[in-house]
Amino acid sequence: MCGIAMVRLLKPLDYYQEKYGTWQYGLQKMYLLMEKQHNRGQEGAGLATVKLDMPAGEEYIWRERVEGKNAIQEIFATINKKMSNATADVYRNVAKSKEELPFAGELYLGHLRYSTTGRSGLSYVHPFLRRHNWKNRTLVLAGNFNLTNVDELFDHLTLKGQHPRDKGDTFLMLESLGFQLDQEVQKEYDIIKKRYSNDLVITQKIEENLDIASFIRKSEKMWDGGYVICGMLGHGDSFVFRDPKGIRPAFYYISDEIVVTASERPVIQTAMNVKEEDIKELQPGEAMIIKKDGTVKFETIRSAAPELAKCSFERIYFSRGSDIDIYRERKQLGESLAQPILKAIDNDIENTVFSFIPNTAEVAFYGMKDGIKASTKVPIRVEKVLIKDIKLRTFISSNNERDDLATHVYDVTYGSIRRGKVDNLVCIDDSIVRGTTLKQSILKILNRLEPKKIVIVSSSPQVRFPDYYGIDMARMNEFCAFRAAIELLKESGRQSLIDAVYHKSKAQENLPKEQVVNYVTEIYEPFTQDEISKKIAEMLTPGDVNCPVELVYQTIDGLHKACPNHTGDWYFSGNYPTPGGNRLVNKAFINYYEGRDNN
Ligand SMILES: O=P(O)(O)OC[C@H]1O[C@H](OP(=O)(O)OP(=O)(O)O)[C@H](O)[C@@H]1O
Ligand SMILES: NC(=O)CC[C@H](N)C(=O)O
Repeated sequence: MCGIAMVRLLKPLDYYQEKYGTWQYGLQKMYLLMEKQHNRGQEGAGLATVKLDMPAGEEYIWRERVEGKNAIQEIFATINKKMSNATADVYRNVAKSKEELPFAGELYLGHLRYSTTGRSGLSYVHPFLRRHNWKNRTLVLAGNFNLTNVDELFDHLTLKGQHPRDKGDTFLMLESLGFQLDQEVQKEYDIIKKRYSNDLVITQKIEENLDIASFIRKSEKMWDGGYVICGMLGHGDSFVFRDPKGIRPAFYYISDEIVVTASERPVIQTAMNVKEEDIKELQPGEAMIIKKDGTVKFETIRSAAPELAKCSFERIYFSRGSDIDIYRERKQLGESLAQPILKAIDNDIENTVFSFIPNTAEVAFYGMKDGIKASTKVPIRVEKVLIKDIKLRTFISSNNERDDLATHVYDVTYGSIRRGKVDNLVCIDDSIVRGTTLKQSILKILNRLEPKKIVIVSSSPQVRFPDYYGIDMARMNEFCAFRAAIELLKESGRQSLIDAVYHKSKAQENLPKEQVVNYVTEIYEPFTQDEISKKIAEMLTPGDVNCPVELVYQTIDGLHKACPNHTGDWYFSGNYPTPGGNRLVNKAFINYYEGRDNN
């Protein structure tokens, strides 16, 4: 679930100097677009610029990449430092600035990285760059994506005689697109050469005629996964395209002076100060192509799938809740849980305090409050019980650091409830995935307040399956819902069901991905959602917590009612949007069963 941001300035830099007082207009917008998508990835960030029409001998692509959670600041500090060395004379003169200063370009591509491949290191930070001595074969790439068939893609490229230097998915994506780009340029060259003899004219004609959609289409055929990929070519064409199921999100804004693309709508709204209706969603399977001359066109790369699978986790957690629709949806998620919550507290409103686990769950909390008020028609007690001290998303930080972080991230407001087991405490969270946050931190510190009962509400359903399309959660054993179902099966003497699922999974291990069935769903089938919730609560309650703990989860039906346009729910239902997901979950279960989950 990385964040992407792309800006194309449609006018010469002088225009922005005159109108906005600075030729750095595009760069400043990029800073905002990236900073406001900080939530989407803290492992690293990168920014690249293409300067149009630079004379031969001059650099035309600049790139800065930094690892770590302060990456955005560091990138812009470095750029500013380089700029500040310029003399006032250069700085005031747009032409000279473009000639001499880095990042004085018309095309910008930025990226916030959250690894889905588990690989870290600067070489994995986007944008990736494939240099070539022809500008039209030079490719800069960044994406919010995960492919489920990296092995297939790797084999495909190596069988063609290529030598990908890494199995990381962005490397393969770059090689895959780069290879087809070369072919496309060659095709144009062969046609144009018949009509022109001057090589400079031929190059210019290639760049004018280059069919971006065609080379994307040819490489895209090989990909199974969720993706939004942005690219810039050295001569100045750029593109962004989205997977045919619409799994990953992309939005754009076009005016007569700028084209802006980002992963989240309100980010563009704020950065550009425009209304939500001015921003459009890139359609599934569609590419937006911006030619060097500034013409913008849309082409279907692959027809949108009849059954879209736009990721519902974007709505619940990944994206910021400031989007007009997401805000409403999150509220609805909370509101719809009023009845099961009232049941969990035995309708004892008078002795219950309602609160939330910061930060993403805050909006669902407002909805929950409305729902409870509407049902009970009496005032309810609401307090800020939990505080998040470290502004970091534990859920998306890497596994190793995670446990330690989870322990120290939260704190409580003392006195927010009455001591001595008088009050129930209801706290809503957006999701419970591994359960680490609850077990290692939340439940222990809430217990310090001496509640009568703790009810933890999850505004999303039980996360039962690995994602594979946006986040790096590949091991079955990581999911507390899975551990609970396995425990229930074992306790009730149904180990044979686990064995049977293993044998069925094993039997289809080498089948083509299109034929693989997700048998892991059978692990959950014998139990109701409530039975699994009870088991999770039991397993996550630390021994020193001395009050009852209950978990209330959203249902899949409730999720679809709240987020009707984002029906992708594979992590809750096991209904993977592409065949690659079934193959990977099959493999994940085999790994679990064979004891390789902890490797
Ligand atoms: O069950 P777990 O595997 O521990 O993960 C789930 C927790 O992680 C997320 O919070 P995060 O720290 O990302 O913060 P945010 O809600 O503030 O973005 C989420 O909101 C849950 O609280
Ligand atoms: N979350 C993402 O979109 C990550 C992109 C890519 N799969 C990577 O690991 O770098």
